Amino acid sequence: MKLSLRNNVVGLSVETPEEQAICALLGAADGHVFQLHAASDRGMAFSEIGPEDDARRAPLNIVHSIESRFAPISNLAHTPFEFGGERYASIEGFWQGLKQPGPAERRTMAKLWGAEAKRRGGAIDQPAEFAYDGATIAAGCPEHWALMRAACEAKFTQHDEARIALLATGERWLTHKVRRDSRTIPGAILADIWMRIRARLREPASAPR
Ligand SMILES: Nc1nc(O)c(N)c(N[C@@H]2O[C@H](COP(=O)(O)O)[C@@H](O)[C@H]2O)n1
Repeated sequence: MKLSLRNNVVGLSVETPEEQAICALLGAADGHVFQLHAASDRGMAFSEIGPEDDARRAPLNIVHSIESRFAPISNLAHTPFEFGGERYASIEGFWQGLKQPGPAERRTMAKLWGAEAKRRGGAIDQPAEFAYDGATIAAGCPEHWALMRAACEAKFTQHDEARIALLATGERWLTHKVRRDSRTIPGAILADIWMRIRARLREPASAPR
């Protein structure tokens, strides 16, 4: 193995078939970040930290159009779950349904996901307050956000793909920056909900159902 150092780049070039085999194995870690351990002038070791975005904890903006492995985290994703005795096709179907006055209209919204759920809900004026489970809740207040949090907890507990996608974000800072931030649930609140759920899902006691 030949070792070189030029312009802060450590270069290694293989010389034996064994080294070539190791080099081929390392191909799987192309683009990953490694930590250098150089305790002596006789040799060194590199330990793998992980893919660059994970290692740098690059922020991840969770929106419907995100790369497919993270897409189930989005509120718009089709991630059926049950909450409060009702079935919902997506978080968006739940959230937009809260704008509706009656159970029948909420049931209709509950079946929707994706852009349609967002569009149909966007066409409804947000009432200043609404009824849910016998309580009157002011729109955009912490009680309204608590409903979002509880529904998201139900989704990530029940929907395997969504939970796996959320856990796959590792330690990355999540954001929810869209063209026009919601007046009832700011993106920062939503991102905080996801990160808190992620932390809880990592706790050993919260095994999936
Ligand atoms: N443009 C856009 N892309 C996404 O991927 C989104 N998730 C959203 N926003 C969602 O809309 C809900 C808030 O809607 P209201 O302001 O209450 O009408 C919330 O679920 C956001 O995630 N927008």
